[in-house]
Amino acid sequence: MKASQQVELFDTTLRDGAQTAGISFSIEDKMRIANRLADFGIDWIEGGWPGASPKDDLFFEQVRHRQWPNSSLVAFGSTARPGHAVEKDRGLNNLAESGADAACIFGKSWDIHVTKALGITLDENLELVSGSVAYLKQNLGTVMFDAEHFFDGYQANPDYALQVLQAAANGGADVLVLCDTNGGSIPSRVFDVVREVVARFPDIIIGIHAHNDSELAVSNSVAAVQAGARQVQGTINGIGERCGNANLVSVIPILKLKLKIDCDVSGDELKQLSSLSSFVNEMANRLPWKHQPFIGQNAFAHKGGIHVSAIRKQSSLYEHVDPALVGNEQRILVSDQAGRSNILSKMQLLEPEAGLAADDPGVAEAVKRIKELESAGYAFEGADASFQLLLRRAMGRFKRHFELVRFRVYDEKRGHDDKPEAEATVQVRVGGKLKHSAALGNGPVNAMDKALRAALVDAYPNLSSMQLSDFKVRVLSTRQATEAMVRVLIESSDGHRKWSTVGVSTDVLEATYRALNDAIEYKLVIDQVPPPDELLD
Ligand SMILES: CC(=O)SCCNC(=O)CCNC(=O)[C@H](O)C(C)(C)COP(=O)(O)OP(=O)(O)OC[C@H]1O[C@@H](n2cnc3c(N)ncnc32)[C@H](O)[C@@H]1OP(=O)(O)O
Ligand SMILES: CC(=O)C(=O)O
Repeated sequence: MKASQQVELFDTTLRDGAQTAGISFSIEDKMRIANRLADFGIDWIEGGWPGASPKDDLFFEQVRHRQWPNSSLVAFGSTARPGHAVEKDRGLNNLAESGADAACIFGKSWDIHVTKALGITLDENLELVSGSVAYLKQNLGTVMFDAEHFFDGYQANPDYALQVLQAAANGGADVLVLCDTNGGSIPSRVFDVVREVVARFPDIIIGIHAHNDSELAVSNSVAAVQAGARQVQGTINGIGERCGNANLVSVIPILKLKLKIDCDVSGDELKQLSSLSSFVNEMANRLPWKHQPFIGQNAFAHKGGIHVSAIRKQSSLYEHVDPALVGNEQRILVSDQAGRSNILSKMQLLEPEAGLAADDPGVAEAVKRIKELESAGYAFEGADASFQLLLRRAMGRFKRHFELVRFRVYDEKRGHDDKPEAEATVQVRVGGKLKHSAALGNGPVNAMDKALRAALVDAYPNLSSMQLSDFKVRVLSTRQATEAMVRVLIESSDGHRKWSTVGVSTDVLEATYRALNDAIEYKLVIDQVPPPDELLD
């Protein structure tokens, strides 16, 4: 630990995180995550348990070539197997030979675990702990001791739990890590126990390793630091055995931004927090948690009109930290919870040149229209392009580029194994001229999309670059059971931009048409294609 540093960060994403149900990192994933953690400024990176699996052995082999100026590699393992002389214990020797900069071994500190799980006497366990730490200290250098189940052990038999820490200290442990292995402790208790341990071992770094079974792992870690702990163990996104570990993505900004505790992550590195979290989610093949504190997509998303009105005056009125400090950003949502402030903020973001004022009658009209449409099943949160068109309509700044005369869609399937075929015909009027087209598609939506754009492409050649890139249908429950509403969300692209539109109807094809209509109108608006004179909306 550097002299100026108050708390060191120990990441166990690659060890305890790899114990998460449903997560299996490849060696390449582990290498990439380890390098990302080192770039981020994590002090200790626990890579796995050498000797426990061929994957971890290969990882430790490959990571020998690391170039991490500010991070150290830790090999995890246990105290020696009972009955083995420590120097002959394969597990300890695997750690000593792993090429890691430090070892972190767990040992029993709850008396019942000693007698039941290990089947040895309490004194034999003390010898196992001190002997194992001392052997690694001689053969590797830095040794941390994870006192497994420390808080439960301290509750059951405080004298013995402390004797175990003393045995590790006698063996030369550099860090004594108090583990809330079952995740059942609460912050006030953690604070009190850590304070007592810190007072008893003033010359050794005390660490905390908290599990999240009571949804308190972050709080317990913070309480431990407030009581004097100087190492926090955790994982990126809180992955880990059962309900996971303390989430470093929350712990780090709490330490830095709220407690103003120095840890080896700079302000610039902290701005990478959101991207680090996404990266680990990608490697773990997990969907991001949109509401994740600090870095989630919704962590600084404001929906209520009252909130948006206030943050327009000062962001901190509804934001506990500046989102930019953790690499996140403020979002303003538009929905039936919106007021004029939401509309203004969103419009200023999307069309800064529009120069709207709060008292513009178009803004009040847009709020009214949004509330009506959202109660009819529309959702504008994920459909910025439809939202922009709605605003333009409300403010009398929209002219249609085309008018639908009719569409017809057939879907035919002949026999169980036959591939269905869809055909759409579309008639539109553009500037007084009728245009007619037909198209086949791999489904009715595809056929309608192709036919509509084919009918318009002569008048508007820029539509040829446009494609439908995503299509989602959601059935909405309505009060009239016989009349299920359908919401269609479409994402379109023209190679360098993407935009989303929404349509709602009791008929899926009509809802699709509405979303497609907005998608095409939006493309013509952003390309600044003038509409024909005689079509006004
Ligand atoms: C709290 C934690 O998260 S600890 C880390 C948990 N992580 C893992 O277990 C993941 C990796 N583990 C593994 O790959 C395997 O369990 C191995 C390779 C380590 C061991 O595998 P095996 O030899 O087949 O043993 P198995 O897993 O069945 O049982 C664990 C053994 O370790 C013993 N053990 C448990 N804790 C300790 C300890 N602190 N010190 C020494 N031995 C211990 C157990 O008593 C048991 O021994 P026994 O079979 O004689 O009763
Ligand atoms: C060591 C560890 O992972 C625990 O006690 O939870």
